[in-house]
Amino acid sequence: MKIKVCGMRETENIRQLVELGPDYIGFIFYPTSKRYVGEQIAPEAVDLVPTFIQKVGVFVDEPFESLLEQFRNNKLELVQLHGNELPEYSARLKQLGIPVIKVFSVGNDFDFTKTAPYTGNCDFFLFDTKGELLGGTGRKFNWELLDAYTGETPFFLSGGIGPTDAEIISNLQHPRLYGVDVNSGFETEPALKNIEALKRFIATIRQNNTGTKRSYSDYL
Ligand SMILES: O=C(O)c1ccccc1NCC(=O)[C@H](O)[C@H](O)COP(=O)(O)O
Repeated sequence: MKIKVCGMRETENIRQLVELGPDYIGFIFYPTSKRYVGEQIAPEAVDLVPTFIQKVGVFVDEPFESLLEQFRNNKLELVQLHGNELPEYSARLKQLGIPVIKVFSVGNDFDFTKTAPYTGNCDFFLFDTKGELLGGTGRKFNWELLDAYTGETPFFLSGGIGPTDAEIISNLQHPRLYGVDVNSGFETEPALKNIEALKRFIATIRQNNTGTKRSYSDYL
């Protein structure tokens, strides 16, 4: 089970998170977000992230050329499309060799066949809770709905995941469940994560997923 921690910004907090060895760190490039990292992640923070942790840029309906510029300037490795981007947008990124996570906002009436046009045009889906605005809601959707997802593309589970959810997530059974994405459930304030809570969460997930146990020191 891969772990993505999203909405990071502060250099010292990033340094502490890196020591926990998550698989992905997400940075929000959406100016109206409380977690907006700015056009440029602090260069000293970028340098702290080792190559085994992939940097994900989260964008919402960003003009294509602007996204490319920010992708390159920030040495990002993946792009997360969190808006109403069409499959063609995602396909253009793929053609440039940029891995893509496409987000779907899941409400009780979500039709999982909506994901089909994106198959082959992105690498991962991310199923998040549907809210009034685009972006994190801090709330879970009904995870039983995932039974209706029979596609091939692996997905991240997201939306309102918090410190007490590690056990239940470890026990989820879905052939395409690839990882979890956490954000506001671990924050002490927007863009600042509670490292101790994340440490316990990551340890529990990894203990329950034999073979993926890992710490930063393993790579030094
Ligand atoms: O978190 C934001 O502020 C945000 C704003 C606009 C687009 C995306 C945003 N977050 C992206 C994420 O991947 C979140 O982790 C995801 O939505 C879940 O958030 P939460 O419910 O707070 O765990």
